[in-house]
Amino acid sequence: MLNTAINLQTGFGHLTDLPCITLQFGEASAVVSLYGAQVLSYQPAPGDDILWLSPLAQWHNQTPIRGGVPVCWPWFGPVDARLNPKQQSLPNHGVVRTRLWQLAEQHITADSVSVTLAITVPALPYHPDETTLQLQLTLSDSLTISLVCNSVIAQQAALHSYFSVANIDNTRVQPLPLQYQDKVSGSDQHSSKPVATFKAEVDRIYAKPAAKLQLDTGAQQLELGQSGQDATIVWNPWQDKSRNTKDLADDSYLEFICVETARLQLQEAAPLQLTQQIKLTQ
Ligand SMILES: O=P(O)(O)OC[C@H]1O[C@H](O)[C@H](O)[C@@H](O)[C@@H]1O
Repeated sequence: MLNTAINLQTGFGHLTDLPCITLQFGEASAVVSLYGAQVLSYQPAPGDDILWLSPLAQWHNQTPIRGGVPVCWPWFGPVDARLNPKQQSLPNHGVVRTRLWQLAEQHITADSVSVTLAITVPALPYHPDETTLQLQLTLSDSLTISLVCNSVIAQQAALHSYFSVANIDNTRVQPLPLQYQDKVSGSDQHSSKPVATFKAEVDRIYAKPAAKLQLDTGAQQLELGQSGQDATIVWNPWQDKSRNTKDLADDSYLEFICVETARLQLQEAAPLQLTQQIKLTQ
């Protein structure tokens, strides 16, 4: 018999009062915080975590948790003017990273353990009606994270995963499109190889990325499946930004990269189904 379980748990790591849910499927485990519906841990087997959580992460006073898989919604990065008709001062990456979500469903089957977290947002700056958003988490021989919103509204979203890396010098993500929007220089760039490596600050938006990416962490090989996306963002803050970011330690940039599955288009009001699947292959 496989050991399977879903449990409520108070606290994860140094965030000792954070309400969380733990999932167990055989050797594999995952932890998701109700604050932000943020996955904080994924261990295919007991040992090293696939996901990275900052040692300085906090969650009180409307602070988004630095690490795991933040949910960015309904905008990515600074709010787009189309979503902010009253030109308010609004937080980076939307409004659900700093709210409490509810456990809506849980299932244990022979093949997987899954939970659905949900949140109803009473109104958005550009949309007066309430909107419900769900995060579906399925643990099996991989971890699948899906963000679902059935409302036909303009919405951006990202699953902003922070992956632990063993050696940043040997870390690579591929295959990526050759063209990308470089947020560091503020220009469009062209690479000769379909690979991202990390020797300085990296903050890139790749449009129309492949449905499967390989992440080599210097010690492990991960396969990242994505669907519903029109962009992948690859981010590492490097040394200066690590030093200057309150909830990163000086050397945090050596320990993680973000590979984010996103939908950024705002041309068309449409429902959302955005998925990232994380699988350890070696
Ligand atoms: O500090 P945060 O609001 O969590 O954003 C962290 C990072 O998220 C994304 O990767 C963006 O592309 C970066 O420009 C941003 O710095």
